[in-house]
Amino acid sequence: MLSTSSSSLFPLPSYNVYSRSSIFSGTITSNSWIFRQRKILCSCMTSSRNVNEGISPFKLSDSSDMKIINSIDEPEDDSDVLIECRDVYKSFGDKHILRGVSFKIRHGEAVGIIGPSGTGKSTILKIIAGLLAPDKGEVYIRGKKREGLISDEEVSISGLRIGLVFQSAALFDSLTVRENVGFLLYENSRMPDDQISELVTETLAAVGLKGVEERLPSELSGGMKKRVALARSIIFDITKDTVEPEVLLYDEPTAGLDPIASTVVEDLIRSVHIKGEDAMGLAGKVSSFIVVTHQHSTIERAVDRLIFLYEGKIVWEGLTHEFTTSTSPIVQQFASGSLEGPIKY
Ligand SMILES: Nc1ncnc2c1ncn2[C@@H]1O[C@H](COP(=O)(O)OP(=O)(O)OP(=O)(O)O)[C@@H](O)[C@H]1O
Repeated sequence: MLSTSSSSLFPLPSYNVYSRSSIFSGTITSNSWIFRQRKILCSCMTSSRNVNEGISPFKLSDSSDMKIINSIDEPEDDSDVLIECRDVYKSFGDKHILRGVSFKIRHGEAVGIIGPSGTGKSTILKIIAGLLAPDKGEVYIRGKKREGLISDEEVSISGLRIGLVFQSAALFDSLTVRENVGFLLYENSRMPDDQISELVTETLAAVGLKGVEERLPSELSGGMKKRVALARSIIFDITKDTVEPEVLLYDEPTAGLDPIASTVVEDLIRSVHIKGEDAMGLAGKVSSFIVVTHQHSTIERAVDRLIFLYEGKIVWEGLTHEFTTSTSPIVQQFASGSLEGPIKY
């Protein structure tokens, strides 16, 4: 179970640890599974630096067929870095999936990870989340190196809460939508049931779902399940008067959704970010987020900066608007979906 004590490194008298899970991968059939996964959740207090200041995004491989780039012109001040992957490697058997991936996620950032199928995008999210350990290389959470997988100790020391919304909605089959979305509030918060119920209804409305509270997951379409999972990842204990920043990792949140439902989800991802405004007109509480996506609309609408993974390495990084204008062959091929180019299938 997640520790509910405040961070000893960052004593925050008015900041309560929030033991809410947004990690749901695969089909969940028992509550013990979720309790194991809940270790991934933590609380954090972060600086309020504007990450766009000082960053000089760049076009990396515009002059060659496919140049592997491992350096970035970044600000010298790393005090706002929440997550850092440093030279991360991961293999599954003889499949070498990640081959030296390094990047930083700063407070306030909205980052997309793109790249061909099977190139390790979900794997890097799982490594960031602490569900998978890298074979080589390190993950730093607020400057502290993670040892092994996510642990209660990390939660209490780093004070950073990380949540994943996986490709599969992975709802509890036997619970209603209301119980799924409000699961951890019912379990851990001091909010009365009727207040949680009201909040669940509001959060569902924010993702475009009304009147589905009493349905079971089996009675929902795939897209509706995704939105329920998203609602579950963004519901907050509104009785707390302190901001509860966190990093959310979205693995293909709009895959399988129709274009309008995708827009709803993309806007929602923006709205719960600290630079956004939620459905109640309040500033969002998510400090930074990473979206793994194949959808152009999601790239354009939901993120500011892009990391392009190919064959286990970062081959291009830049601002979202640079993606469409890049002359990099690999970017152009990916953006156009052409069969001709450096990406081989
Ligand atoms: N637990 C695992 N055991 C064995 N192989 C794995 C495991 N997890 C991932 N892989 C393999 O690693 C590769 C990368 O998978 P990953 O899901 O990270 O790719 P991806 O870039 O997210 O792909 P997609 O865009 O299709 O979702 C794939 O070949 C996948 O089959």
